[in-house]
Amino acid sequence: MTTALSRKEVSKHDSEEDLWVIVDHKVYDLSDFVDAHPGGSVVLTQVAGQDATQAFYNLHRHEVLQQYSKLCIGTLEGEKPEVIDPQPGDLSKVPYAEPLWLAPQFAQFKNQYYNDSHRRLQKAMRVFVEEHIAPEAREKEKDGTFISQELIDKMAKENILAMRLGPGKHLHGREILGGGVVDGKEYDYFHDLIVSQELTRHGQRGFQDGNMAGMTISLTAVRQWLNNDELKDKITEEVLSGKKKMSLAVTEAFAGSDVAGLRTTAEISEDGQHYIINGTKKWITNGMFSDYFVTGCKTKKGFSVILVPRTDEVETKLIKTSYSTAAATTYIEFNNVKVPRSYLLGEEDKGFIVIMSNFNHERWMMACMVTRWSRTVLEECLKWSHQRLVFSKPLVTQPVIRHKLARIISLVEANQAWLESITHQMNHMSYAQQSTLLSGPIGLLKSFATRSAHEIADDATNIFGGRGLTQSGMGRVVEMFHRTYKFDAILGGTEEILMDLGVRQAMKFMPNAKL
Ligand code: HEM
Repeated sequence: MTTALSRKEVSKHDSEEDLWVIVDHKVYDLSDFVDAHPGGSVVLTQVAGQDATQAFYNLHRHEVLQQYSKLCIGTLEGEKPEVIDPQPGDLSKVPYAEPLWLAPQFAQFKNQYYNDSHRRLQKAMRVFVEEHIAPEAREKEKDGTFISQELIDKMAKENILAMRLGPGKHLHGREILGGGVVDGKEYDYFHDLIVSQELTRHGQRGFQDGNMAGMTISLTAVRQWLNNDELKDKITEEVLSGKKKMSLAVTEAFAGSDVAGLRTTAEISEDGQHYIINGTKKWITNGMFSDYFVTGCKTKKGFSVILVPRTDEVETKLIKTSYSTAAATTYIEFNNVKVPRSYLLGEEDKGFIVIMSNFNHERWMMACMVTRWSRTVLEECLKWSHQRLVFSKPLVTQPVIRHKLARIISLVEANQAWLESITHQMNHMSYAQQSTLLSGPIGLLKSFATRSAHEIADDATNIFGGRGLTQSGMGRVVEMFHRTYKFDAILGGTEEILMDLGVRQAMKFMPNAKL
C-alpha cells in the first residue's frame, strides 16, 4: 500500500533541504539524495515541489527509477503511473522490439516455426538472463574481469551450457531449466536460436563473448570429430558441467581466415605417439581461462586440428581490444607442447573440413545474436525518438527520423526472416548436408546481418546525438553497439571472406545455363 499524496502537499517541499519531485505520478523525496545526484543539485532545486516527469525522461533511462525506488515515498492521490515498469521476463510491447512470433500483438496467431516448447524456453531463458546473467554482465563489462565460476555453475546446472552446442545426443536425458520446459530429444535449431538471442539481451558485448563463447565454437568440433568416443564423452562432461573451459585456437597474427598461412606446427614425436606443438595464436576468445584449446596446426602434408590440453608449456597473455577484457581475448604461445595423437580431430592433414564445417554453427549463432542485438538497438531508437522532445515536439515527428527508423526496422526484420528460413532448413538436414549446402547461405546471412549492423549503428548514433557517444546513461546501449558491432563483422570470418564464400559455393552448383 503506497501513501497517497496531493500535488498541493508536494509543492510545499520546494527547497534544497526539503526537496520532493513528481515523476510519472509518483513522489520522490530527494532531500538526502540531492548532494549525491550525478547531475548536481542545481537542476533538482529548479524543479523542487514540481512535476518533473518530462525533464526526468529527457535525461534518464527508466531503470534509474528502479534503482532508486527507495526514494519513492508515495503516489499522487487518484492517479496511476503510466510508464511501463518492465519486470524480469516481460515481453516488450514496443512495436518491433520482439521478433514477430513473440510480439504480444501477434501472440494469438499461429506461427509456422515455433511451438509451445519454444515459447516456454524463451520465457525461462529471459528470466534467467535478467536475474542471473545481466547483473554480472554489467559488472564484468566495466571492471574487465572474467565470468565467475558461480555463474558458470548455475548455467551448467540448468543445462544452458549444453543447449549452446545446438541439438544433439548431448542433450538427451538432461533436465533443462528445472524441467518441463523442453525435452532434450525435441530440442531443435529454433530452440537453439532462442537461447542465442536471449543471451544477448543484456547488451554487454565483451561479456557476451566472455560468457563461454569459446566453448560454444570448439566443443562442437570435439563432439563431431574426436575419434575416441570415451575421451570425447569424458571431455564433453568436464566442459558441460562447467569444471573445464575450452576455446578455439585457429587465428594467428600470421594468418586469420587464410588457414593455409598458419605457422603453428605439430610434429610427430620420436616415440611416434605424440604431437609436439610449437607456435602462436592471437585473438583467442576465453583463452585466458581455458583448459583445452582446439588448435589449428600445420602437419606434414597439410593442416590438422588437435585438441591441446593446457600444460606449463602453454602461455596465455591478455589482449586489450575495443570491448571489455571480460571476453578474455588471448595471445597464446605453444612451446614444445606434447599431446597424445588420439587428441587429433578428424584425419591428419585433413583439418580443413573440420574447421569449415564447424564454422557453420558458429556463424549461424553469430547471425542470431547480432540480429537480436540490432533489434534491441531498434527498441532503444523507437523509445528515444518517442520520448525525446526537440523544439517542444517528440523527435519522431521529424520525417528524417522516421525514415531512419524505417530503414532500421526493415533491416532487422529482413535478417530475422532470412535467419528463420535457414534455421528451418537446418532442422531438416544432417550435419554433412549442412556443411555441403548451407555454408554459403550462412556466410551470406552473417555478412548481411553485420553489414546491417553497420548501418543500424550509424543511424542509431545519429538519432541519439551526443548521448550515443556516452558510455553511461541514455545512450549506453547504442554507444556499446556502435563501438563493438565490428566484432561480429570480423570474428568467425570477415564479411569479405564470407561474401566471397557464398558466391563461390553457389558457383559450385551452377548449371550450364545460358541467357
Ligand atoms: C528520482 C529522481 C532522480 C534520480 C534518482 C536521478 C538520478 C540520476 C542518475 C543516477 C544520474 C546519472 C546518469 C544516469 O545513470 O542516467 C543522473 C543524471 C542527471 N540528472 Fe538526475 N535523477 C533524478 C531526477 C532528476 C531531475 C528531476 C532532473 C532535472 C530536472 C535531473 C537532472 C539530471 C541531469 C542533468 C543529469 C546528467 C545527465 C547527463 O549527464 O546526460 N535528475 N540523475
